[in-house]
This record gives sequence, C-alpha cells and structure tokens, in this order.
Amino acid sequence: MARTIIVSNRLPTKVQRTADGLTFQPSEGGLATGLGSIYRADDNIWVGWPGLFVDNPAEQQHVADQLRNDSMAPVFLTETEIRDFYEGFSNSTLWPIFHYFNEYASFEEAHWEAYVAANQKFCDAVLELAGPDDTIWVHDYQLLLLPQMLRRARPNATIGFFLHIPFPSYELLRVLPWSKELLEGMLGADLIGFHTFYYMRHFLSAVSNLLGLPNQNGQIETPSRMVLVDAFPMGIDYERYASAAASEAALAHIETFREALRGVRMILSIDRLDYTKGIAQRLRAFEELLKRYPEWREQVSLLMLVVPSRDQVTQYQALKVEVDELVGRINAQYGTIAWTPILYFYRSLPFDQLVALYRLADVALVTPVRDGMNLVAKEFIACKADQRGVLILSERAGAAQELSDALLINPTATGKVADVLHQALTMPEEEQKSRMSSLQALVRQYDVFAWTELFMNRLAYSKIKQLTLGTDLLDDDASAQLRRDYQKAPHRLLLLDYGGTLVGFHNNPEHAKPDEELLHLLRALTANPQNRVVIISGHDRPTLEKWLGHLRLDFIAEHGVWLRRAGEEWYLFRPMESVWKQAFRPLLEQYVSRTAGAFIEEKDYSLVWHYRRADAALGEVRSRELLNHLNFMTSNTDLQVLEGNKALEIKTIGITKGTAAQRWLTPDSSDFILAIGDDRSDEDIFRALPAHAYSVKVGSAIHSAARYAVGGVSDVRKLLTELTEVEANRPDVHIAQSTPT
Ligand SMILES: O=P(O)(O)OC[C@H]1O[C@H](O[C@H]2O[C@H](CO)[C@@H](O)[C@H](O)[C@H]2O)[C@H](O)[C@@H](O)[C@@H]1O
Ligand SMILES: O=c1ccn([C@@H]2O[C@H](COP(=O)(O)OP(=O)(O)O)[C@@H](O)[C@H]2O)c(=O)[nH]1
Repeated sequence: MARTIIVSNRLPTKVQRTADGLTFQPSEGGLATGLGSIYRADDNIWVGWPGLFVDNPAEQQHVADQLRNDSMAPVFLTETEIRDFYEGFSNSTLWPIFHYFNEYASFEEAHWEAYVAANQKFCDAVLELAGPDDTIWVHDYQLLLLPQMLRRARPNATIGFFLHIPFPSYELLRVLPWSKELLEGMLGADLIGFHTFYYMRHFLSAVSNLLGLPNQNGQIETPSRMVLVDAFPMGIDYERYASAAASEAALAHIETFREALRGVRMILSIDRLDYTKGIAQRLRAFEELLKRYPEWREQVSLLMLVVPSRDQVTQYQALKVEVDELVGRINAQYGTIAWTPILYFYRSLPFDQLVALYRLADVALVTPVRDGMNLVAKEFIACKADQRGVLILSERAGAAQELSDALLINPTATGKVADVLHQALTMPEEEQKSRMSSLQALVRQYDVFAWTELFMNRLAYSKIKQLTLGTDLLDDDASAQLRRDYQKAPHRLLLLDYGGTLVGFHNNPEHAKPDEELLHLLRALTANPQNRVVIISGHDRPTLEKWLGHLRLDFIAEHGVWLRRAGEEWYLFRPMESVWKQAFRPLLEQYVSRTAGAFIEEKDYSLVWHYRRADAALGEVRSRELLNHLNFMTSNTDLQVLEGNKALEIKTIGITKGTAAQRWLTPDSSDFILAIGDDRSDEDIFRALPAHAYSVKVGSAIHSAARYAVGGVSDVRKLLTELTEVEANRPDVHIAQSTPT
C-alpha cells in the first residue's frame, strides 16, 4: 500500500539522557506537536532526528527499536552535524534571515557544507525506506535541499514540501550567498506550501528574480516540470485540545492553579525561548500596563512559560540573560509580599497542565515579532470551553491572517500593547464570547486534518497536471533512441537556435560569442556530409557571419528575414520594407527611458525592445504596456509584434523562424530531423516540423509544442557531442544531401 513518508529535522519524540538512562518525551515546537496527530494513520512513517547525540551502536539500536513501534525512523546526527548543520546553518543562518534578523546571521562556508551533507544524509535515509509509490512529504527550512536530492534519485516520485517559517522578501533572501541553490533545492518538489499568501508571494518573486523562472497562477515553469505553489495555513488537532481541556485531569489542575492565584487574574504567555517570539517586548508591555493602569497592580499576573530551545546558539543564550534580568527587575520593582507580577517558568509542561493553563487564562498574550504561524494562539482558542477569554495576537504571526477576531497588535508598540491589555481585561463577557465563538468555528473547521487533506489533494493534482502537459524530459532512454535514429539516417537535418540553446543567455546579445568548445562541436557536426546544420537565430547577418561564417553551416538570421546556404550568398525571405522603423523608434525609446536596463536593437528589417537587463517584475509590467501599444499601432499594417525571451520584436508579418525553416523541410530532405530551441520564437519551428521529427525545448517546456525538454545549454552540448561520437563509431558513408528550395 502507498504510504506517506514525513521527513523533518525534528521527530515528534525527543530522546533525553537522564541518570536512569535514555527517556522518550514528546517534542515541543509547532511542527512536531502539529503533525503529531496525523502521521500515525495508514502505515505512514516519520523520518527525523530524535534531538540527542547518540553514537553508541547499541543505544542507536535501542532508540531505533523504540521509535519503530511508534512509526518513526531516526536519523542520528553526529556532534559536528548538530553544531554545524542544526545550530549552525539551520539556526544561525537560515532562521535569522528568514525571520528578518539578518544582523544575527552568520555565513560560514563550513556550515553550508555541513547543511548539504546533512540533507544528503536525510535523503539516503528516506530512499532506504520509500517505495516507488510512496508520497514523500518534506518539512521545513532545515531540509530545503532535500526535495531536489530526492528528485535526482527518483525522477518520478511524488514529493511535497512545506515551510513552517516565514519566507522572507527577495531583498532579504539575496543576502544569502547560497540563495539560488536553496531555491533550486525546494523546486525538486511537486508542490511547495507556505502558511500564508505573503510568504508564497515572496517565494515566487525570489524564484523569478534569482532563477529567472516565470510563474502564473502559482505555477512555476521549471525546465523539466511544473511546480505548484500555494498557501496552506496549518491547523491544530482541535478536538484533542478541546477534549483535554474539558477532562477531569485538566479540571483538577485548574482548581489547583486557581487556588494558587488567589483571585488574581492571569495573562498567559507560552513559547520557546526565541528572539523571534517578542518575549522581551511582551515583558516591557506588561510593565507599561502596570505603569499606565496602576489599578491592575496586585490584580493581574503574567504567567510566562518559556520552553528552553537551541541553547547552544549565542543569541539564544543572550536572550535568556535578558529575559531573566527583565523578569527580575519588574518583579523586584512592582512585586509585593502577597503578589508576584510575573510567574516565570523556564521548562516545558505536560500536556494536561498546558491545556489547563489555556483554559484558565483570562488573556493569551502572543507577541512574536515574526512567526511562521504560531500554534499556541490556536491551541488557546480550542481550550476555551466556556468561550470566555481574549486573544491578543501580533499582526506579524502567520496566524493573524486568519484570526481576525483576535485583538491584533504591533508587538513593538509597547504603549499600545499595554492599552490593548487593559481593553482585554475589561472586555465585556458578551464581546469575549462573540469573538471567541467565531475564532473557534474557524480553528475547528480548518484543523490539522483538513490542512493535510488539502495539501495532499493539491499534491495529487500537481502530478496529474504534470502528466497532461505532454512534453517529456529527454531522459537517457529517449536520447538513446534519438541517437539510434540519427545513426540509421542517411540524411540528417539539424535546426539549431543559437542564444539560450548553443550559448548561454547574455545580458548583452553582442556578448553571446561562440567559445572554442562550441566551434569545435559545430565543426565536428558539419564535417560529416550526411549532416545539414542550420543555425536559426534572431541575431543579424553581420554578427552571425562574423562568429560562425567560416563554418560549413546554413543560416536563418533575424528570425527568418535573411537566409543563407553553406558557401552561398545571403538572400531575403521575400522583399520587404524597413521605412516603418522611423515611426516606431520614438515609442521604443520612450519605453527605454521609463525602464532602467531596457535597450533597443536595430536590425535590417526589425526593431527589438529588450528588457533582459531590467528588474524582472518592472520589465514584465512595461512589456505588457508596450505590447498593447504596439498591437494597436501595427493593426491594419503588414507588421507583427513577436514576444521573445525578455524581448518584443516588430517585423514584417508572416516571417518567423518557422516559415523560414520550412524552406529546409522538403519531403525528401531528411530522414532524421532534430530542432532545438529555448525561445518562444522557436515554437514556430517546432510547429512546422513533421511528426517524426525530434523537437527539443531548452528550459521550461510548459505550453511548448516540443516533444522533449532539456535543462540548459550544457545538456544541448552534451546531446550534440554524443551525436558526434555516434558518428565516430560509424564507417564513413557519403550520401549526397538535398538542398533547401
Ligand atoms: O526543532 P527545534 O529547533 O527545537 O524548534 C522547534 C520548531 O520551531 C519552528 O516551528 C515552526 O512551526 C510551527 C508549525 O508550523 C509554526 O507555528 C511556527 O511559527 C514555526 O516557528 C520550526 O519551524 C520547526 O522546524 C522546529 O521544529
Ligand atoms: O511546555 C510546552 C509548551 C509548549 N508546547 C508546544 O509547543 C508548540 C509551539 O508551537 P508554535 O507554533 O506556537 O511555535 P514554535 O515553537 O513551533 O515556533 C505548541 O504546540 C505548544 O503546545 C509544548 O509542547 N510544551
């Protein structure tokens, strides 16, 4: 039966070393607590780290056996991996950058290397367990490279990825020297999920700006596949919290806590000790409440449960000192014999005590400065059996996008938070109930099971969508077949686009000069008289002549305007005008001055407005505008506007790379045809080909008419090199070539 393999750095069970040996406890942190309710169903397995350094093989075996009973498979991290991968790259580089604390981030090459190696270790562990039909669901920032690693090993696997923390704006992400690798790692998944639409938008813009991959309606076009991106706000196991809060055990705890509080009202604060959680800001806001509203002294306490976290990382150690000092100072200043303003606990609590605190609290004060979601806010809501109590929530927590009936605050506005605390403590019961009941309806309906179902349905949909797109990757089998067909064929026609296909895409088209490797390759291909090789390019005649004119190649230049057979003269596709250029140039110039980085290229019979050097988003916006303008100006003329790769080209109607290529496609011309191109203009060639031809799209093949797709220029060169090697193995045969009409 097909299973789901969940993979995350932290397992829902943590192993601890005590005087009595190893113990097994539930992990804290929202990822582990949140997913804890779903993974046991249907034979699923959870692969992850049990939170402790265990190197003794007998102990490792014991841990693995214990965890196996609970459907978990441990990945044991060495001490160096814990330091460099977990505390290092994950929590001293990615965590601060993704939470907008870039001043806390370190950039250590050794940590990056450890991160790559640890992701590979998780990959190996998953591959050992996962069957071909299993769905692999990877979680969080510690494993951003894992989807791509799994994809390389299992090209057809179903892989989902969910990020539990914010995805930062592109400006923050680009600070990371490894940002491209991380994005590419994530794109190995079929579906990438975020808690909010904002995180998703930031991700899409980073992918567009850093990798140059376009997206539409949350679908990213990668060279080989379409990847879906969507927002899935994570829920909790609502019924588990609601019923636990109503249980006998919880009621008994509530009684004890109430007695201890002796009529003092309680503001509750629960989180891991983390600088993202705004703990110091919260303490200052509580102090401000006591200052501004002295009537609350001796009437209300802040119960602050702080769970130890990542205590080997410098900033976490410094935060502990800061929080200890603040609590000490406020308690010393305001406390009385009968009343302690802040009840401070630095530990974790068992589940039934936790839910008792949620149920008892008058106010939950949740003030992170950044938080992916924040499940504490949702757990508080689920525990409110009598619907009394008020949630104060930072607008910078992912949860704020959904929980609009909470009192939303800016966590750094200390005075305002104090005022809102006063508002919460004096809120009429009727208003409390009305707000809480709509919050409960939302959190109950969109619980962790609904969240999982939505994610899984969307993941299945992404697979179906990929299968219906119709272009296959030119994998080993397909390219072996291509080579066999090539070898058999007495006449071969190779139609090769130039920029983006044979050489990389350059910011300046004039810099796309062929290198020695390419010249050698073209020389080898044209050396065999069975081959006719046509370079089909948007470049002008003089440029192609200068770069490649000395080789035995045919040419189609200016997107089909000029043609030349090897050793012969250039000729025009058909007679045409160029006076119209004067009328269009001022408009293009206007768009150049409005779009930093845009430029104009003038050819004999066409004008091109390029935006490859402009900011990606601005370039798209301006090109849409210009396109509308140009469509209007060219209507009822014999001109057309072609959309190229980051370019708009105006030229005579009916002349494209495809119409020009047709001149080479006579019925007896070739037994083997191969066309390769990366640009929208190459689609005209693909569409012009007979069914038996090989058409290969370089880069994203979504909406392409090509039969096959390859990733980039290096794949094209590899393919062509392999063809020259086929040649070398074959006895020399000389067969006359047909020439284009
Ligand atoms: O594993 P740790 O280093 O001990 O850290 C605990 C977890 O912290 C983070 O939790 C996040 O996930 C929650 C659920 O989606 C979300 O509500 C919260 O906003 C996040 O901070 C981290 O993302 C997990 O990987 C850690 O396990
Ligand atoms: O003593 C405690 C205190 C908190 N938690 C849990 O830790 C999680 C914190 O998740 P959240 O999403 O709020 O933040 P994270 O720590 O994941 O950043 C919640 O499920 C809490 O119930 C816990 O298990 N034991």
